[in-house]
Amino acid sequence: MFLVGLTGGIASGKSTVVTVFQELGCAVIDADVIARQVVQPNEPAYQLIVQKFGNEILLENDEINREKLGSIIFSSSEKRQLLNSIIHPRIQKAMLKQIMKYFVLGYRYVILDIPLLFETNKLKRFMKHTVLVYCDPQSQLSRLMRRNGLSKAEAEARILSQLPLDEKRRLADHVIDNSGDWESTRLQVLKLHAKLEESLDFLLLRLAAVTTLTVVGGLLCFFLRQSLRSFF
Ligand SMILES: CC(C)(COP(=O)(O)OP(=O)(O)OC[C@H]1O[C@@H](n2cnc3c(N)ncnc32)[C@H](O)[C@@H]1O)[C@@H](O)C(=O)NCCC(=O)NCCS
Ligand SMILES: Nc1ncnc2c1ncn2[C@@H]1O[C@H](COP(=O)(O)OP(=O)(O)OP(=O)(O)O)[C@@H](O)[C@H]1O
Repeated sequence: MFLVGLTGGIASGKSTVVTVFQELGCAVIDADVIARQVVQPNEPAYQLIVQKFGNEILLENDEINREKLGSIIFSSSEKRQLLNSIIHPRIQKAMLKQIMKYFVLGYRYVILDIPLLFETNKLKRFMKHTVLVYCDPQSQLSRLMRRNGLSKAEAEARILSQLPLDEKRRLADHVIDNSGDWESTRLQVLKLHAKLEESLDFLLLRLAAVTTLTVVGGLLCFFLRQSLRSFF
């Protein structure tokens, strides 16, 4: 099994691409989904966040007000780093558990949807392939404003909190351009899936090599012992 790191910019179309991979039966782990789970009121990260950001970031039902927390962290890099330092280690731990699950289930590859894969730089080394979901800056801005109901300035602040997409483009092994329509994106995903399916699984090859060497070595020892016995 190997890992594929899928990333992009805010609202560049990661979830759209992931949906196609899921329709193809691929295993996907979504860091945004995990980030929501680890801040539920019964989780240790919840207490820490309330302690650091105050009760005013809570909704009436005591859950975290994501809109409010978002407006705080996207206008202050210090606050953003503080939140990241609480949530990211927990996301990584939960991801590792899910990777194990898919390994046991025998999946050929697992896609990790990690928006900040290139920014944090911690997980990149474990990826056999990295995929960037790109879209042109104008589409990214207008899609983000429309989806989240943000002003131009608010949307730009969120985009600027991440590495520019053109820079990420240089770091990625594969690029899916989601600037066009859904169908064009879907076709690119189908092509990439076929490529990944063909890609050699070095972990499996290494296991096969070790098994072969062990068996051949064992047989050699056995025959050597037999011939020494008959000789004496
Ligand atoms: C700030 C929060 C509460 C806003 O929640 P909201 O539901 O509005 O957005 P959602 O979680 O769906 O994230 C949307 C996108 O925002 C971007 N984003 C989220 N957090 C960050 C961050 N810390 N830095 C830069 N971009 C971020 C990503 O592109 C992500 O895909 C939430 O994003 C959060 O808890 N962020 C910190 C955890 C994190 O880093 N998540 C990204 C996964 S690595
Ligand atoms: N090819 C497309 N054409 C038109 N709209 C699109 C296209 N792809 C995605 N969108 C829209 O753009 C918005 C962002 O897409 P999506 O949610 O897939 O991005 P994302 O990268 O997962 O976002 P986030 O960073 O917030 O997790 C959504 O409202 C989606 O419906």
